[in-house]
Amino acid sequence: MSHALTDSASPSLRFTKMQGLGNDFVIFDGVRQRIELRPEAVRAIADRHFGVGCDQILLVEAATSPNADFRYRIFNADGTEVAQCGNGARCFAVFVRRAGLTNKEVITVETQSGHLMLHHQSNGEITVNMGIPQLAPADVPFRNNEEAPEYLLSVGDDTLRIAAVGMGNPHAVLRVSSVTDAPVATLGPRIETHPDFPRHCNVGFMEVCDRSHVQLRVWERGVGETLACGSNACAAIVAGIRWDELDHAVAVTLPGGSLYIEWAGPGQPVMMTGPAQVVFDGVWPISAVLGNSEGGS
Ligand SMILES: N[C@H](CCC[C@H](N)C(=O)O)C(=O)O
Repeated sequence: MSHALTDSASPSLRFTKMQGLGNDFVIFDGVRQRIELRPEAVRAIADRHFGVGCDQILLVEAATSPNADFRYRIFNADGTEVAQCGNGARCFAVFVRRAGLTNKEVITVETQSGHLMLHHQSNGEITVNMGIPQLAPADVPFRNNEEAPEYLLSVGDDTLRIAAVGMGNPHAVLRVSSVTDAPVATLGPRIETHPDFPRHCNVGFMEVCDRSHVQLRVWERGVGETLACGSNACAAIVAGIRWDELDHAVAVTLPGGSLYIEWAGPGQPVMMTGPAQVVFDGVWPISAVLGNSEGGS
């Protein structure tokens, strides 16, 4: 019988809790432990009352392609597997070196959306090459016939001006006059599940302070509002540059702290730099996930 969370050798699994600007993760070493994560296990571990608590679970695995060092899988708290996580990529880079899985300064990692390159900086921060943003609606994916820097989205009685940008995962970005007053909890879920985003989306509310500084709050797909979202920060800067409201290097202030994002324009990768911290190491008893009725092998 295949379990929700399995390891052939042990009734428990080691993990590390990490965070990038308060976007928090449970990271499992799937290189030394054989782990299969099913949605119910993800939800149980991510639960902030009955589990460890996190926004996403990250699973580190051996690479499947010759030109990568590792594979990296990402699961939202609701159990869905997704293709990109910017803050998680920085935590991943710290995790694999701390776990002794590599000592490389530059790490190439496979994700469902392609390869990321992670660079350890001398100040302890990590720079991630987040890849080339997807701007064609079909690649986001977003339902629209033409590509444009801005689209009109009908939400109830409102018509919103948004950008739709893919970073390996889908993002909507709206301008707001003040992030403090932004309708994150009300508009966020309605845009996240809007039919024009067939795979749903992450929703950024961006206040442009000047051409090199924005403030941003994010309603994340599959999670809700988080203290930071690295891939949405990248999408927001791409949107702001395409609106000709931002320069090519921008500081993004999120509730959990700041990222530095650079983008030289269409066809170029987005570069994101920021911190990643270890919170604690732990052990998860597999039976806790399966419940007594299913527990044990
Ligand atoms: N909620 C996102 C995945 C995590 C992204 C975020 N934590 C980041 O730092 O990029 C999605 O469903 O596409």
